[in-house]
Amino acid sequence: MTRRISLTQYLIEQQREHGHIPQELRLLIEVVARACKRIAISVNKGALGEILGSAGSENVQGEVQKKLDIIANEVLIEANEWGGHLAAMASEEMEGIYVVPNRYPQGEYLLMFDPLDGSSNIDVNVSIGTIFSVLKKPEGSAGVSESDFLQPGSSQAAAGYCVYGPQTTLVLTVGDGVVMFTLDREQGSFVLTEDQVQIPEDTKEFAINMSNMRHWDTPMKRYVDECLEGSTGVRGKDFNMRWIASMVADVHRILTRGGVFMYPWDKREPNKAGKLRLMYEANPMAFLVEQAGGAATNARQRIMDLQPTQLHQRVAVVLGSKNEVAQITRYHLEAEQQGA
Ligand SMILES: O=P(O)(O)OC[C@H]1O[C@](O)(COP(=O)(O)O)[C@@H](O)[C@@H]1O
Ligand SMILES: [Mg+2]
Ligand SMILES: [Mg+2]
Repeated sequence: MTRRISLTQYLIEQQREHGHIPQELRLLIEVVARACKRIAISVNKGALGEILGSAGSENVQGEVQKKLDIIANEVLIEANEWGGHLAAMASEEMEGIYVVPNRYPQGEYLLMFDPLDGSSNIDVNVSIGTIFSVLKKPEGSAGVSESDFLQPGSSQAAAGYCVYGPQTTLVLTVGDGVVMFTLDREQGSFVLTEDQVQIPEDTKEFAINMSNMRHWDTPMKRYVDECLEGSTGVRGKDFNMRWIASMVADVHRILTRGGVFMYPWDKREPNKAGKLRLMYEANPMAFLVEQAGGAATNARQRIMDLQPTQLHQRVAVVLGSKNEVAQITRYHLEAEQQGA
């Protein structure tokens, strides 16, 4: 039975008893959690809060911004800029990095976020979320620049997400397993509800946007075809499929009951590695999934080993139950060896 302690209590205990959460990092996580609570309040207001619909602008990647994309981005910046734990922030919704103004105390950490993941689900009242990743500013670098952010996912000090669904749940790793906190609205605090998140190694559930099937590469199509063949095919078992179109909600399901999530490279834009963003979607989710005993690759290599070259870099993503991820990755590597 998980002890019902608050996020603050949990972090203080971790800091005192295990010493692996520095004070600065603990406070930074608490600020992010407070921002998520504010975003949850806006999300819940729906049409009453005038937060639905498009903002009439585009972000740096040419995607139409929803009002809530902008609200969530502002909430995260405002909450974090005066906290004293950060040197700079980067977001899916901002072209360049946001350096903490020097009228505020400066810290050693770098925060990256997808303020609102699953934007297409906002107006239809389906789960959405906030994803975040924390890096330490490289030692000895004076000031802060975009290149300080270009560290592989294996350097993350912490990562997590908050899913705004039937419940608001904050999921966190600081590199020592994965924990989940549910927002208690009466108390206004995140309460620990799961402290040993584990993804089963095998699964019968896959998640992919099937409408893109004709654009996939051969190994991807092979894997999904074999799942669809069910118990009479080579896999010898029937598979179920889910696709929420909010990565945060799909990953939450996988952390809860297993499964495999795929957003592969496809032929429509061959020069684009994938749809999802490495720094504030793939890396934090890969960290969480690995910490829960799962695996995450770009169909060839471990995601957290990739050396980023750009802040808004895209990547193909295959993550979840270890054995399925290994199989999909193997299909891609074999095809490559055979020159397909
Ligand atoms: O509509 P599609 O192509 O299936 O895309 C769904 C994917 O796009 C995303 O919504 C991208 O996130 P944003 O809403 O932050 O742009 C992922 O969460 C999700 O997995
Ligand atoms: Mg997203
Ligand atoms: Mg987003």
